Amino acid sequence: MTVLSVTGLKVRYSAKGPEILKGIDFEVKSDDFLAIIGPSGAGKSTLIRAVNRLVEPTAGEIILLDHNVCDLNAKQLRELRRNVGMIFQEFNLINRMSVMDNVLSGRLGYTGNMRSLFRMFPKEDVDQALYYLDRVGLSDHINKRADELSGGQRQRVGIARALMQRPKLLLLDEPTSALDPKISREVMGLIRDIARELKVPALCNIHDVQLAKEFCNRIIGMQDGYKKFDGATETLKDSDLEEIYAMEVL
Ligand SMILES: Nc1ncnc2c1ncn2[C@@H]1O[C@H](COP(=O)(O)OP(=O)(O)OP(=O)(O)O)[C@@H](O)[C@H]1O
Repeated sequence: MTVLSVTGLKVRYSAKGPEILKGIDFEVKSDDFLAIIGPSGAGKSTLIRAVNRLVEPTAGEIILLDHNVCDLNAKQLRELRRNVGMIFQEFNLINRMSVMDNVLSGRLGYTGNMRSLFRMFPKEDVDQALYYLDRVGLSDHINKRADELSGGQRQRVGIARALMQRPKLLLLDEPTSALDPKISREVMGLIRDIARELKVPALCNIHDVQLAKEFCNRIIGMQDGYKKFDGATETLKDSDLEEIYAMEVL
């Protein structure tokens, strides 16, 4: 099943600025863990963010969960975004809040105004948060402040928070680039395993080709706003990588 279908996607950050995405087509299927690789400045992060219009496309069509994203009004877009869990490079946690509250904040888009004002969450949300915190290995840290955790632990909070949305798609923007290689592997493995368990597809911008090859079933290679490769991971050849990274000054 196709969860996301993107056609002819173009992005410019300003009317007179350069075109950053120059007509990108791709699809995400329900069992994909899809990596977007490419040199710095290729437009990987812009692509991830354009999917749910954190960055406004200038042309093209995005069909996400059967909705035409570019046609949605603000309210419809908010509703659609609830279905998309985002995990960021810099974790985006609230440092002074506890691990538990950071995870519960993933439900804020669903909780009524008064409830969210007083941070009152239904018992089922609390139970779910405890379940995901256990799943990501943080049961012993639920009452700590977020800023007391290591980078890897902080990203695990980010994962649990994204899962609280009961997402139908995960968008991961460089989820491991703030982490050392060993922790990066653990975090990628955890995301892959959970995505499989929950049957949630994931689209992941990642600059580390080795990690992409190790954990993702499909790879899109980008260069200078164009898609240069799109295929199963095992079909990515060294010559494809040379083409994708051709402009990189090493
Ligand atoms: N908010 C913005 N306003 C203007 N230009 C931007 C903005 N964000 C990104 N860009 C430009 O768009 C281009 C692509 O950036 P993007 O972050 O999408 O690339 P990337 O492939 O993710 O790179 P990296 O691996 O270095 O993060 C770059 O030239 C960047 O300077």
